[in-house]
Amino acid sequence: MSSLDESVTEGATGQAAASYDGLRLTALTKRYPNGFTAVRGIDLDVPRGSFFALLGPSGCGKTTTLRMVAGLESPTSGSIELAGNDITGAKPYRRPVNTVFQNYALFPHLDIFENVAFGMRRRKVADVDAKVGEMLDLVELGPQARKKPAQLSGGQQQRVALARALVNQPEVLLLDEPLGALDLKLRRSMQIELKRIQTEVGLTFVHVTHDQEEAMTMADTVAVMNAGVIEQMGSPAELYENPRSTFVANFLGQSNLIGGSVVRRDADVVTVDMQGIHVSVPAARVHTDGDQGWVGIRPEKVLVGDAGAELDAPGNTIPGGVVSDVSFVGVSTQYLVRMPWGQELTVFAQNTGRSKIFSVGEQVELSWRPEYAFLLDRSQDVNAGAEEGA
Ligand SMILES: Nc1ncnc2c1ncn2[C@@H]1O[C@H](COP(=O)(O)OP(=O)(O)OP(=O)(O)O)[C@@H](O)[C@H]1O
Repeated sequence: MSSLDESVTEGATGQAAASYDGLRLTALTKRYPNGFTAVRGIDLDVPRGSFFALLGPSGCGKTTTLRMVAGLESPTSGSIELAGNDITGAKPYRRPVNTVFQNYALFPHLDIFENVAFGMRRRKVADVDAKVGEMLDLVELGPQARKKPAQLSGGQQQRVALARALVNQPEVLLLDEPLGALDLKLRRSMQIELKRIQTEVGLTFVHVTHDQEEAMTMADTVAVMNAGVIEQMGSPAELYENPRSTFVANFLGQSNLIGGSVVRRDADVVTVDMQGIHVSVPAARVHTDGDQGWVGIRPEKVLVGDAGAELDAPGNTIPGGVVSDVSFVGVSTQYLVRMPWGQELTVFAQNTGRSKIFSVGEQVELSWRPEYAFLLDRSQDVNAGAEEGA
């Protein structure tokens, strides 16, 4: 805790009053000397003890944000507060923050045990051996303690880096694409492992990634970042089910976005004329005040049936489709269906073995429950985030 106290003196104001016990970024901005603004006034509250993911495409400003929190980059304006202390101007080593990078940077000549002990030995901390032993048990590397880094797999080396960071008991652990160098299978198992470790130690983890599946698997809260701003923040389910922008709708999973105009607004439902068909959207999922919008529906929420089948009344029924592509991908069949207005919609049908599989050229109708639809601002780019998220 002493490092935290020092950081208060270091920080300009140290406003401990009305404090927030997590990590708080206020109007945080970074403009690089070449004039490029990488982070544009972001406000972010990361609850203490949460597993928080900062998710966005390459170049959106995630690493810059993380480096400002770590003290490796100084903000152009705005503030960083941690557990009630202003650390905006604190030196990196005075912040109760540790970072795990993609390249774990272990000391090759030291064994695993000494790699984890290194910082504590230098600071002459008491009980180093017990603390290191405890950490190696946590990351399940106790039996490997006397091996050199080169004798371990990539995933094991990453766990050593994690143990080395956690042994300092930081207030916040920053993870910058820590699994980026691992192959897919190892990544998946490390994601589950990291989540277990975070639950066990109960520290705040801030994980930076461009991989939406990784963010959604691990984090309890995800902030989606795009071009230096936070587009939306929430639980993975909230972001997925109720995206507020075309970028989030396309970057997290896939969405069908269909142009329409609002014809009626009731207290809890909005009616939209979508290419001549009236569809309902719950008011809580309407994210535009304008008359024009994009009706959004996720591909797995759309049912496909024979023309005239009245699939799921009183759903939103969209007749007149023609199957233009069929891909069998094991768990589901993925259709492209060309609609009368020329647009192709994507439909994912679970392979339950109980529903008909359609062929290219067949006439179909589509249907979805109104509660699954959302409505976005028509002025937004309908393809925003689609390339990066794919
Ligand atoms: N020192 C610098 N000077 C000028 N521009 C920079 C500097 N560092 C980064 N940038 C630019 O700022 C933007 C954000 O970079 P940042 O590394 O924060 O993005 P990121 O979201 O972490 O991306 P990635 O996942 O590729 O690391 C990029 O366009 C990058 O080119």
